[in-house]
Amino acid sequence: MAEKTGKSAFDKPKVELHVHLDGAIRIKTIVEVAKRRGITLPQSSENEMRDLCIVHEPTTLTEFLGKFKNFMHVIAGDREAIKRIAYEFVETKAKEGVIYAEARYSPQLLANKGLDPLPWDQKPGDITPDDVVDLVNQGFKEGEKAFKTKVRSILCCLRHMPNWSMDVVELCKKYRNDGVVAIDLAGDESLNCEAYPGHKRAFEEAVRSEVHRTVHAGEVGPASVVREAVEVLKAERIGHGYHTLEDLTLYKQLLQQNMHFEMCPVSSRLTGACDPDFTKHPLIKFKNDKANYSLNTDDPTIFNSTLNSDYKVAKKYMHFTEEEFKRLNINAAKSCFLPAKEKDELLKQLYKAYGIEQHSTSF
Ligand SMILES: O=c1[nH]cnc2c1ncn2[C@H]1C[C@H](O)[C@@H](CO)O1
Repeated sequence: MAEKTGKSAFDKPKVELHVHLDGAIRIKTIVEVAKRRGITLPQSSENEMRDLCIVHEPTTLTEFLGKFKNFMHVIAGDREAIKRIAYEFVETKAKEGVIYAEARYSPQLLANKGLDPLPWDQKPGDITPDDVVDLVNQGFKEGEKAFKTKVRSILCCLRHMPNWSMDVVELCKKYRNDGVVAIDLAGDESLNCEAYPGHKRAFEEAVRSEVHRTVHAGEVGPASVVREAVEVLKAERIGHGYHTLEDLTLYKQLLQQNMHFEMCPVSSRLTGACDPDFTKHPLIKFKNDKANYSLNTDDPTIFNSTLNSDYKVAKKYMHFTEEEFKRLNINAAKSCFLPAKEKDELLKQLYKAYGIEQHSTSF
């Protein structure tokens, strides 16, 4: 497990682009909400629940995704809980020194109305996926006021639920000026690597409506999934993308295109996406090639990590320097899905905090 406490590897403002809201819920919150709602948990104490939810040793993506079953039913279908996890997310990110984050989630997985079947064996209620987006927005807005960290949402389609994808893109369109900045395709790449017609249609609609796009690809799947994400789904960023390196022609093409890769080193070890030996991690090549990438936690609850864990790993095992941490955060800001004016403001904040002349050629 990555170290959770101790000195910060990069004690300056940061930008995080790949973190799942539902993979970042506090265990304490899960236990408290379960108690309030009268839901029996598989483990009753906070420590036992934490132990159950954490991936301790490298496993598979499928096993890892199974962890969500332990707690999602507690938060889903509860207005107060949905708002609370969003608010607490902002607090956590602010403490980690993040000044801007893009948090992703599936609105359907937190809803209890308008879906057949309902996720997590819930009883029907009155919270639609649309209500979920509204509640998360409220939590993020209140969090921003309290903690001064800006958070925007990316709405996830899920590989195994192609029938939800058109609704996801419609929500992205509805909330484009209210908290939502992009669409994603998440879920188990190892089950099926083809863009189902439902996902393809949703991403075509995203292109048509100028909704920004990122896709989980090449995390555990082969480089062909990355190619498909770029060529078929028109992804502007790649979630993970480690296995792009198995197709050097594609890799070089994406370097030339300045494609942004959302890298999650701690996650990649525990999901079995990469060799558990960090000194052999694909990220080292991306760094040496001066690629465009960010460092991210992915699912900090399940990996028992913080953003600092990922920075520490990069520093300790991959020889990341302060210069590189600055460069990758500036790249994250340049590749974020904020409107141009807000992106410029974010970049200005970073340049100022890093003591960089705004037009310095090395950044
Ligand atoms: O690392 C991941 N790869 C693919 N899918 C993921 C990963 N982490 C979380 N997810 C899934 C499970 C969540 O419920 C969903 C939406 O956040 O996205």
